[in-house]
Amino acid sequence: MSESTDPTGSAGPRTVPAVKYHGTGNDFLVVDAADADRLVPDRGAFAVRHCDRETGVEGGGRTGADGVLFVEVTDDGDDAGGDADGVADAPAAAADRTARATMTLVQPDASIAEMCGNGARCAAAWVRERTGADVVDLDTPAGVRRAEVRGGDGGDDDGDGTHDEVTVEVEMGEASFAPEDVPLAADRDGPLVKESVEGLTVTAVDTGVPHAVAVVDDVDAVDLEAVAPPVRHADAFPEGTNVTLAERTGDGAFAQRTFERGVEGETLACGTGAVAVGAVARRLGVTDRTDLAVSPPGGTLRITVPEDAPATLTGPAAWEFDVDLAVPTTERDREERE
Ligand SMILES: N[C@H](CCC[C@H](N)C(=O)O)C(=O)O
Repeated sequence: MSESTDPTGSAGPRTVPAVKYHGTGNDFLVVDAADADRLVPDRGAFAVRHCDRETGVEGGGRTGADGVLFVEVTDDGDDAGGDADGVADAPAAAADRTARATMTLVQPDASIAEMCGNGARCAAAWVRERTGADVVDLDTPAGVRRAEVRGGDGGDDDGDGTHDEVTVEVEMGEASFAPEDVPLAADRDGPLVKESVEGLTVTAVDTGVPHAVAVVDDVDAVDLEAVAPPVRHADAFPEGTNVTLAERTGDGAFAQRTFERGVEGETLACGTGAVAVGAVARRLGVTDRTDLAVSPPGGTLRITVPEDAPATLTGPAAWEFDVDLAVPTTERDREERE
């Protein structure tokens, strides 16, 4: 990347390539973490700037984004190539390959979330486009999450400038109600189940990130932007919490709305929240099914919440556009360049 040629010494404009994706309306910028290591010294400032819903990245459906996913392929899953005997192996078929990548979500308020279900689908679609591998192990701060990408051609093979929407199933780990996992306040003994917190009756669960889930009669009758913030900041949740509403709409079907920590507002979908809906609905006896359709405002997600086994989340990941994004000049940035 060229250095600034500005004689005043201020940083010249630098850009970094990004790809905008969404999963049922939960939208993310994906940036190669290796590019970011070289070009984006302050990832928080970058997310704050480009996620803004009024002044952030433009193009596709909505201005801004629900976060930036920094993703780096650490293993493309293709062992073919320079063997010791100097004879290259035949390339492995895509379906037989498992790639590995790191994924870190930096949110619109610059915080880092340990896990993101819809983001994991978008990250896996991005990795598949680069490696051809249909199975992707994602290293997240919450642990390794395996994703399987189905459908699509893995790129813009028909040259029409768009990429096929794919379906991605993500292994989401086991939901936990344990106070130390959510986490709940240190002086708390047992799980928080069906208790009033700031006027909302919630059950607290960890699905990679914390969710306080309220099962209600009608998700649309709740003024979420008013009700959620006191719960999100309640003392019961020392690291804060996402606040999720669930309504049973049929046999094995739920409506969902989530107010997200880090976005500090409602999102069109939340994958960890969909799993939280299933885990809480089972715990409270609202359903005895382990496979559910959970519908946030942005679409429908399939989840499974089996007893004593990892949950899964299945839904679409849709490419929106490629874009080069300006790297904001921050104090830290300037110091590093001096
Ligand atoms: N939208 C994400 C969750 C982001 C989590 C984040 N908002 C937090 O816990 O701080 C999802 O699909 O799971």
